Amino acid sequence: MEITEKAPAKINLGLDIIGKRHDGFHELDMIMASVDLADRITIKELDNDKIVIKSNSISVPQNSKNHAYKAAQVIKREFNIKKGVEIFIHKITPVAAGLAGGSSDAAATLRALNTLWNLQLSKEELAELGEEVGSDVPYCVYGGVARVGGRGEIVQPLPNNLSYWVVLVKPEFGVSTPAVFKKVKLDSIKHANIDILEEAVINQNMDIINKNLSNSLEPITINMHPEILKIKEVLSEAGADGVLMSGSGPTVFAIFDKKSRAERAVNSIKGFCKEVYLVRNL
Ligand SMILES: C[C@](O)(CO)[C@H](O)COP(=O)(O)OP(=O)(O)OC[C@H]1O[C@@H](n2ccc(N)nc2=O)[C@H](O)[C@@H]1O
Ligand SMILES: Nc1ncnc2c1ncn2[C@@H]1O[C@H](COP(=O)(O)OP(=O)(O)OP(=O)(O)O)[C@@H](O)[C@H]1O
Repeated sequence: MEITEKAPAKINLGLDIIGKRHDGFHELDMIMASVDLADRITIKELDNDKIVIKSNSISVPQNSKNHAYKAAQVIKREFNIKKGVEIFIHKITPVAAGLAGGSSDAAATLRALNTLWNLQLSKEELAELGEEVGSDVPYCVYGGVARVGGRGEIVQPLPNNLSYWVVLVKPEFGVSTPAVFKKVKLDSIKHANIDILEEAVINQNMDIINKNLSNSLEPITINMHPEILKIKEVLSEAGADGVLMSGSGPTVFAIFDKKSRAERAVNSIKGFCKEVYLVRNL
């Protein structure tokens, strides 16, 4: 049997840092949303007990460091499964981009193995297993729009009735998430208003969402890579309804109500950046 699962990328419509935890992670408060840019994970059972990672991309580790490998390892351990799997990752989402590509691959692997081995685990149970793999994995198990707290393990799905276009601009460099979090200074954080964003999601008010897009990690990553600010400026001038850096960066996303306006912005930004995607929210 062969199972294929989509692994969509996410953007952070809001990311606030509440404080530092005793485990070294940061306590966050976020609004996350899936977009229609997705890797495809295909899983085949093997006769032996091995986990084998294959990919069309040389940018992802094809060994035990892969988030999908770790997800399979957690499930095999927890349910004492002696069978092996080959996991093929058809990579579309850019790597180390702030779009949770690896975490979404892990979540898709959890969903696929739940089906393959007929484990009948709920989303809550899969999300709990995903915590061990990475902070973004529990949200990626759910996808859609959600308010996410803790280090990423508290996921509250929100109504998903919004409809908008997203231009994603990925600069040529990647960003290390730990390196960005290391530079957080708790006394000088620019806080995001997550309550307002949640209310606007519930009321389907895109104007309020666009006006309140905010990410406490953005000034830190911009300080490391000022090119991000330039990309934001070009997208704003091109008529975006809202512009923000996603996660720890460096990808910048711009929101548009109409496809034609988004297409015009894609043309404007192409001179600055080669890697540009026009997608919908999911
Ligand atoms: C920036 C976000 O993408 C927002 O959605 C996530 O918080 C990052 O999630 P992720 O890449 O899955 O993060 P992990 O692989 O769990 O952690 C990478 C590193 O980021 C830092 N980290 C991550 C999450 C968190 N709540 N606090 C942290 O301080 C830690 O230094 C950790 O060692
Ligand atoms: N399946 C995978 N896809 C992409 N990267 C992976 C994968 N597994 C492990 N990695 C490693 O994880 C690191 C981060 O990659 P990823 O694309 O998940 O970053 P990201 O989009 O910034 O994640 P986040 O938004 O969750 O911080 C990379 O350096 C890569 O080597």
